[in-house]
Amino acid sequence: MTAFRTDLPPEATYPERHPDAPEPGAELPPHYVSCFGCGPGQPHGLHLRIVAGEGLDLSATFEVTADHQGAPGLAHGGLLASAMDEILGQLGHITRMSCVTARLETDFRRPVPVGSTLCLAARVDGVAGRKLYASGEGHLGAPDGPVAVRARALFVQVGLEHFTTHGRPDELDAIRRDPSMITHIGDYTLNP
Ligand SMILES: CCCCCCCC/C=C\CCCCCCCC(=O)SCCNC(=O)CCNC(=O)[C@H](O)C(C)(C)COP(=O)(O)OP(=O)(O)OC[C@H]1O[C@@H](n2cnc3c(N)ncnc32)[C@H](O)[C@@H]1OP(=O)(O)O
Repeated sequence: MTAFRTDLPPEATYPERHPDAPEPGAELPPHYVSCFGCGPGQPHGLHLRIVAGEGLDLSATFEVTADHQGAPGLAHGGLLASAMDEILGQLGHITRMSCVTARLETDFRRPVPVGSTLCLAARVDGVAGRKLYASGEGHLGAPDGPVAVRARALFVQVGLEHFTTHGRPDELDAIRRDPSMITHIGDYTLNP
């Protein structure tokens, strides 16, 4: 059988829920006001509202609208992958690791009609140094509804310089003028 590059390596550990993680049941603040996945100030975005679970897990609902179509009346697969990327990436809130996606694998199991609600669930599977392994699903209509999309991902923890080095100056300057545009989801202290 093929070994996926998101398979947990033997040295991976299952971390503790970080003491500064959002309380179970709390809605996570958007990590950036203009984020396509969660930003309230992003008119073209998914506007995901993500809620912390009891452990190393998150949930969210995604309302699929006519703006999200690929085929007539059906959600675009890339949009669904974006929704999974967002909720999986926000698991850094629970471990307090500021991460970016290195690899995202997505299985599309059922078509997702416009007008449906996709109930997203995501969890940390393990951490190895800077690498955070995660998986999740999107259920049609209800948290125990049929699985329409399934994803596994590898995130890599990065320091603040990842964003300050690579981000466009206009947006970075706007954040410096108004730091409330972002919520730091980790402390940028890199694990060995
Ligand atoms: C005043 C301003 C303040 C600003 C503050 C901003 C706050 C924002 C806070 C939080 C943001 C959260 C955002 C969530 C949004 C949703 C998530 C996204 O969509 S993120 C966007 C898409 N992703 C990228 O753009 C990554 C692009 N890629 C990279 O930048 C690099 O490739 C990176 C960082 C992923 C790795 O680069 P390396 O140089 O740091 O490290 P190396 O050594 O290459 O990799 C580390 C380990 O990971 C493995 N690895 C890397 N890529 C892999 C892959 N594709 N598959 C498997 N393994 C991989 C490597 O083999 C290595 O493993 P071994 O340590 O040797 O065991």
